[in-house]
This record gives sequence, C-alpha cells and structure tokens, in this order.
Amino acid sequence: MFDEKQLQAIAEKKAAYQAAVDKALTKGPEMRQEFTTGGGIPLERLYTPEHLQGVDYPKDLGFPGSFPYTRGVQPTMYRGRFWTMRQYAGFATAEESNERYRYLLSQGTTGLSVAFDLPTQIGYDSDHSMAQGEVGKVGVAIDSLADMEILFNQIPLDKVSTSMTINAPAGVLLAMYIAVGEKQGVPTDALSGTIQNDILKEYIARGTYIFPPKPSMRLITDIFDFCSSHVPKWNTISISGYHIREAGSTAIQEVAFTLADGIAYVEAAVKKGQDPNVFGKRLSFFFNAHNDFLEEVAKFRAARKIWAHLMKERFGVTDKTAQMLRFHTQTAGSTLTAQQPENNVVRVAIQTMAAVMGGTQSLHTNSLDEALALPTEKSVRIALRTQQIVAYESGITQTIDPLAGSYAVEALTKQIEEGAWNYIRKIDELGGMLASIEKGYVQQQIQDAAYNYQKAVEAGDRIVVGVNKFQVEEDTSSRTLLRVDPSVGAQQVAKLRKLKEGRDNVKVKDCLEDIRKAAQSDENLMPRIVEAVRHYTTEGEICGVLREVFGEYREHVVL
Ligand SMILES: CC(C)(COP(=O)(O)OP(=O)(O)OC[C@H]1O[C@@H](n2cnc3c(N)ncnc32)[C@H](O)[C@@H]1OP(=O)(O)O)[C@@H](O)C(=O)NCCC(=O)NCCSC(=O)CCC(=O)O
Repeated sequence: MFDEKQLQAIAEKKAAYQAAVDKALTKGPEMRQEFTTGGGIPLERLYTPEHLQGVDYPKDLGFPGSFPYTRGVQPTMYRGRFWTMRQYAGFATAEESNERYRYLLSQGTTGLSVAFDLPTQIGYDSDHSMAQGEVGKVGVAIDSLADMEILFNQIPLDKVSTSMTINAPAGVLLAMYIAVGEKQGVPTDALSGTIQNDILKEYIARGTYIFPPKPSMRLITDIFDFCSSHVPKWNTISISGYHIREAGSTAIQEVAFTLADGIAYVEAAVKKGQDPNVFGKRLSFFFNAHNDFLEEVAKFRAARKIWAHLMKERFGVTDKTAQMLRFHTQTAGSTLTAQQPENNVVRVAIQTMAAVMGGTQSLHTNSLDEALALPTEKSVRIALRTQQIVAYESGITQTIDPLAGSYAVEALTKQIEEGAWNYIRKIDELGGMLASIEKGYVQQQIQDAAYNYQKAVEAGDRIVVGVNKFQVEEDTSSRTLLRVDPSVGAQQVAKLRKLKEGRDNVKVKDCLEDIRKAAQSDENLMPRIVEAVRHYTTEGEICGVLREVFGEYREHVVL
C-alpha cells in the first residue's frame, strides 16, 4: 500500500529508531523477553507500513458487504442496524424463563437466546433417571410443546428472532418452535432464529452429544434441507468456536477448527445433493471474544475472509450471502473471575468492543457474577447496558471496521489467516474434521494450548488481575446469587405425568412409529418430528426412538 520511496524512507528512519531503542534498553530492559498475544502469536515492538507490504487492498480487504467481507458483511454495518443484543438466558421452569425473557425485552434486548437444562440438551425428559438433580439447573427444562407454549407466552414469534442452544436434539426443539408459531398464527416462513445444531464441536469440546457421527450428520443435513424449503429465514446451524476457545484453544485454533467444522457440514450436505448456494445462506457462526483486544478484532476479520474464499473456491458458491460469514459472539466465560467479580464488568466491556470492532451480527455479554452462579436480574441488566453503552455512547459504531489499516491489526489479521489455513490444510491431510476428531488430533491441539496457558498463569508469566496479582481479602457475606429452587424437578415431573394422561396416546404412538420408520430409511425426519410434537410427543420419547435406531456415541478419550 506504500510505494518504494516511502518504504525506503521508513527503513532509513527505522535505523535511528533502533539506535534509540538500544540506548533505552541500556537504561533498563523491557518488562519481558518476548511479547505475545493472549493466543501466543509473537508480537513486534512496533508495526509500520512495512508490515502492510503484500497487503493488496481490493483483494485482501475490499469493501464492507462485498467479497471477501474482511471489513464486514453489510454495506452500512451498524449505521443501518446495530448487532442483535441477544442475552443467553433460561433457568428452572418455562414460566420463570418466560418472565426473564420479557424482562430482557422490556430492557432493550433485541433478540432472544434460550439456554436449556442438561436433560433437554441430551434428549431426556425431566422424569428420566439420568435427569435427576439436573432439571432446570443450567437452563430451562423443556419436555414437550406444552412447556414451549409457556416459554414463548406473549412473545410474538413473527417479531422477535430466537436462538436456541440445542445440538443433538436440535430438530425436536425447532419442531416445537414451529408448532408454537402455528399456535400463534405465525407461518413457518415468517419465523426467524437459529439453532446451534453443531455436533462436531460437541464431540470436541462441549459434550452434549447423543448419537454417533453418521446419523448426527444426517439429522443436521435433514434440517438444512427442510429449512431451505419451509423455514427459509431460519439459521440452520451456529458453527461454534466459542466452546473450542473456552476449552483452552488459541485464537488461531478457534478460527481453524470452527471453519474446518463448517467445511465438514458443507461437504455432508453437498454429498446429499443439496446446493451450497441455497443452504449456505443460512449457515451461521459463533465465536468467543477474549481480552486480547487487537488479536480478537483481527480474528473476526480473518475468519470472514477465509470462509468467503472457502465457499467461493472450494465449493463454487456464487451467491453473495452464502459466501458471508455471519456470526454471533459471546464474551469469554473463561476470563471471568470469582475473585473481585466487579472487575468482570471491565473485562466484558473490552470484549464487547472487540466483538463490535470485529463486526459481529449478534452479541451476548456475560454477567459479572457468572463465575459464581447463573446471573441475577441486576447483573444481567448491567451486561445488557454494557452493549447499549458501546452501541449508543462509544462512537465506534459510526465508522465501519475502524481499525482497518492499523499496521498492527492488519499484520495480526494476516498471521491469524495464515495460521488458520495451515491447520485447515493439516486437517485436510488427516482426512477431514471427522477423521481428525476420531484420531484425537483436534482435542490434543486444544489440550496443549490450554496446558501452556495454565502453566503461564501459574508461573506468573500471564497476569490475571485479582487472581495471581492484586488479590484482596473479600467479604462475600452480602453477595446475592441466583439459586434455582430444588423443587423444580418434582414440579416438572408432575407436569409431565399430567400431560401424558391428557394427550391422545394412540396418536403419539403412531407418530413415534413413523419417526422410527423414517429414521430407518432416507426420508427427511423433520416433517415426522414436527407432526409428533404437535401431538405433545415429548422430546425424550422422540430421542428415545432415535437412540434405538441410531445408537449412542461414546467419547474418544485423549490422554
Ligand atoms: C446470523 C446470526 C449470527 C445473527 O442473526 P440476527 O438475525 O440476529 O442478525 P442479522 O442476520 O445480522 O440481522 C437481521 C436482519 O437484518 C439485516 N441487517 C443487518 N444489518 C443490516 C444493515 N446494516 N442494513 C440492512 N440490513 C441489515 C440482516 O441482513 C438480516 O436480514 P435477513 O434475515 O433478511 O437476511 C444468527 O445466527 C444468530 O442470531 N445467532 C445467535 C446465536 C446465539 O445466540 N447463540 C448462543 C449460544 S450460547 C452458548 O452456546 C454458550 C454457552 C453454552 O455452552 O451453553
């Protein structure tokens, strides 16, 4: 971006600067021998136009809303519309969670995001022995359409978009959402939202899988196909790097493994004869926002660029929307500290700025007390206000991709891009993402990175304020934390018993038989599942039949 003469002048001046640095170093050394990003990328003392050598503006950066989308997916970005402020929430019963959603909406949240309890996430009803002690704990307990109707009571599904963090049983929860829409008189083509539906990262990092890879991929591609024709505004998957990063990966690994998962999904759907120009439009992504501000901004920019190239060049996608990497961000749970939790507000604010400067489409900001418990209403409000302050007061939303052209940010963007491509090539060599997971390669890479980070914290090479430096004695007696009522499990079991007594059990049996037959054949499962939930067939019953046909996945332990 600079001509030869300018670069020559810079090189000459740089010699003088180096002499000044050498002199400064004789007076006192720098604080560290080597400086690196949080993700371990080596950093130079100073970045100059020399670092932009090789950056081809139209090719590498371009303009917002056009290939390769490095600078953002919308031509006007936040001047036209802020990102969706989408707080992940849900606990106890559908009634209590509905109250929390309506509170959030009244406070200015612009999208919903449902957290389900663990039994729901692994396809068990609240009365299953595996569910004991877990009902309503980390999210809301949903057994049937009856619970979903309460969850979205007085929330118009044609006006608000909803994300559901559900993976192995994603099709069942999507079917229930469709059925709630029908009850509200909202046609399926007016529903908008996202299901996480990303099983590969469950095998790698999160753990709420049910079925083995093959039928799991089939369920996912069934959903792609079904939504393309029936629920066209639905984001059919949220390909997630968030949990990979929470498990301890570096920023480069987060990008690489997420996009490699994306490649696996596209390949699976293409193999089924689906058109990536169509289903590709509704693939969405989900990343983490950590504290290392510049690295995070660069990460988001690099991820968009790589995905656009992958879709265009590897899969021959010509549709512009299908080339775009659109993503949700959550601030990093793993950076929150139980010590001096008020400091977490500052961490979240920095991470919010990184997500916004990186061009996110949707954002969840963590609450200050989340290292201790599920957030209280007050702490959730502060988290939401953090987004609102960044949106309305910081000024950073008024200029698109404002850090572009920063020597340091462009250099980091390139480094992350190159690092991620190296991993993607390695995964290709290993036979793709599924094979790489089965070999334990991906898990091992993440474990090594997590181990190195922890060692650095324990050695004091990485400072976590309030944890390994600046500790204080804290009086925790006045802390108010949210506690889920332990009677939720019993309440949910009683509700389920009543439901099963009152519904048409012959119809339910027929629906389950239809699902079994469809599962044993190549038929798309979604229409059968939608029909079953309409008749109040429970999630556990549907997943139970699928378990019988598909079997269950057992974890590949990496030692
Ligand atoms: C695509 C995204 C990322 C965002 O979708 P959204 O609907 O919010 O936003 P969007 O698509 O960008 O914008 C909505 C519509 O406005 C349009 N639009 C946006 N900006 C515009 C602009 N400047 N000018 C004109 N139009 C614009 C878009 O094109 C789109 O229209 P069209 O629709 O017409 O194109 C989606 O997938 C999403 O919301 N994901 C959220 C995932 C999530 O919450 N996950 C929580 C996980 S929690 C978790 O997993 C962690 C904890 C755990 O482990 O459990």
